[in-house]
Amino acid sequence: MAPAENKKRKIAVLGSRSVGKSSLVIQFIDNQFVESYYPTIEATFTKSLKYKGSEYDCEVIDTAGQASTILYAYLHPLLTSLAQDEFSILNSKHAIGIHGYVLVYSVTSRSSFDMIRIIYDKIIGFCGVTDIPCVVVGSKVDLESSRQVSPQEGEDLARGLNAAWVETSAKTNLNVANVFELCLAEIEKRAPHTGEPPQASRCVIM
Ligand SMILES: Nc1nc2c(ncn2[C@@H]2O[C@H](COP(=O)(O)OP(=O)(O)OP(=O)(O)O)[C@@H](O)[C@H]2O)c(=O)[nH]1
Repeated sequence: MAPAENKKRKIAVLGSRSVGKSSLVIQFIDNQFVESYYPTIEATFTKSLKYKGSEYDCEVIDTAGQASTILYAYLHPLLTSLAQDEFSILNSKHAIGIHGYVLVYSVTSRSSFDMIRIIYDKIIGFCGVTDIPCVVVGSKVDLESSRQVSPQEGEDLARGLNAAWVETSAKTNLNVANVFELCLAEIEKRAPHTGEPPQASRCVIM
């Protein structure tokens, strides 16, 4: 008998510019931290992860955090034209069918924290859903002396969004793999108990 195929889950990482999205993803995929900063255009990576006894192939989409990264339904050309004035647009052929979202702010940046709710509301609104599998991540926790957002604020925000929450450091590799395990947990707890794959959004990252 042929071995069972791993389950495939697609995860998008979003957040403001320079909050450490790429660093988080690179630490997760390659176990390394790069100090220099190169703004991301967009990149997709795959890594297998074991969760509750099953192997998952996770496709992780690292997005660009220009003025703000947003998602919206690709079937809404009107929204596309509105959004073009306001946000940088990045098209992706990879980005259809996202199962879960990692929303990253830096604990050293109040404005990046405020952006989380805005991004979340855009996903909800544009995808026409009321709830999404989501992990809110407070990054750069090694920079404690520059902290602008308390753990309590992060936790409260995530609770309000029905999301998981964790603080990380890509630099010291604190809680990095945990982010993706939590995201799988959020995806799987919403999945139908019929053995069917969880529903993926019909959104495109723009
Ligand atoms: N001290 C510290 N610095 C970090 C950490 N994560 C990222 N950085 C630094 O923050 C800067 C931005 O990191 P990136 O990972 O490129 O940020 P990004 O969110 O992908 O940025 P965009 O591509 O513009 O959206 C880089 O100089 C990183 O080295 C962290 O955990 N701790």
